[in-house]
Amino acid sequence: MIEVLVSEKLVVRVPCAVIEHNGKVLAGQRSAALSFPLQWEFPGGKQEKGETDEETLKREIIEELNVEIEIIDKLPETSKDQGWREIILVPFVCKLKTLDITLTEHEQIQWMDASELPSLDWTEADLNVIENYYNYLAIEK
Ligand SMILES: Nc1nc2c([nH]c(=O)n2[C@@H]2O[C@H](COP(=O)(O)OP(=O)(O)OP(=O)(O)O)[C@@H](O)[C@H]2O)c(=O)[nH]1
Repeated sequence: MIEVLVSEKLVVRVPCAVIEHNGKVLAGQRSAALSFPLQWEFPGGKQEKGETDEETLKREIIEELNVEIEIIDKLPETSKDQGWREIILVPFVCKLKTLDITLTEHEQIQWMDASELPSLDWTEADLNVIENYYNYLAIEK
């Protein structure tokens, strides 16, 4: 028997935005053509070389929603082992600086009460993000 130690794993850092507006939170449904099709997520995406988390997030939100955001707070990072890679979700609570959203990637978005968020089919890592967001709201109040 040949034993091989495989220790290398791709680690992908994914800043994402919990966008608050008029008392609601934005949820985005992933495109049918992407990985995890039609599941719900907080918009954002993979960090590129040399970027800070905040730079990645602002770039991704302009790319995906065509709006500028203001970053308000950071929520705890959450990691998800996807087998061949590990996703580190880096969520930020954000507000909109500009209002006219144009979708370039998502199937649809929904503005939801925070309490309604769990009713959607989220990617697994996001369930932790939602829980951490609830803790954040409890501390804020
Ligand atoms: N933006 C975002 N990505 C998330 C969330 N939760 C989660 O597991 N992810 C995963 O993090 C990765 C972010 O990649 P991306 O949005 O930049 O691009 P992508 O779907 O084309 O990536 P992929 O094809 O490599 O999976 C995806 O695999 C996505 O499924 C989330 O809340 N927001």
